[in-house]
Amino acid sequence: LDCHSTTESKADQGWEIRMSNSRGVPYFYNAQKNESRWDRPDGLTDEEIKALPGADYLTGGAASGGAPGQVRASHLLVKHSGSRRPSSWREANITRSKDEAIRILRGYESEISGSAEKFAELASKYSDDNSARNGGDLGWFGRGQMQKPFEDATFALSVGGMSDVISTDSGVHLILRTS
Ligand SMILES: Cn1nc(-c2ccccc2)cc1C(=O)N[C@H](Cc1nc2ccccc2[nH]1)C(=O)O
Repeated sequence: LDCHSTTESKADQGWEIRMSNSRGVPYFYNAQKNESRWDRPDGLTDEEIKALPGADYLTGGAASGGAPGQVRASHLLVKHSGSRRPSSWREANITRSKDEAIRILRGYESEISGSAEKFAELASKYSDDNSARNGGDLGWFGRGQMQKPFEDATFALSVGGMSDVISTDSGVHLILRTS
């Protein structure tokens, strides 16, 4: 009986899933081909993807960080003249009005239209928060850590959901719950 394996299993093709720190979203990496990509490699089924090393990043399972009762979220913050600290890495002295900030954020909201990658890209370019460098990712947090309107909006989201425009003392935000 010829016991050589006939077809190389897809996982042996060297694909794995890694977390992009700059964008705060998972991506596909292949060390053998030295290739990385945001979208799934051709021919990989859902089952095969779930079996890849690092698949936990896709489900945001407990193993990737959060204690029970915690959530993980990214946000895009647009500050305005009424912000508690009207300054950011983007702009030393922020003078736009709150209405202008909301108009700007609504523009990003329609550009994002449900894409986590687009959210991370716009947050890294335009968020008035230092978390911009992580694609807006704030990491894991529980209740009692963030300003109440932000906390309530995040905990009301299901994973993958994006908030309406949320206002806090810091400015106006779009929130994406990622885990
Ligand atoms: C809560 N937090 N985390 C970071 C952060 C996280 C990861 C990497 C770098 C910075 C920045 C902040 C923060 O409070 N920044 C404030 C703005 C702000 N206000 C927030 C209210 C709720 C959630 C995030 C918020 N960020 C500022 O710069 O004036």
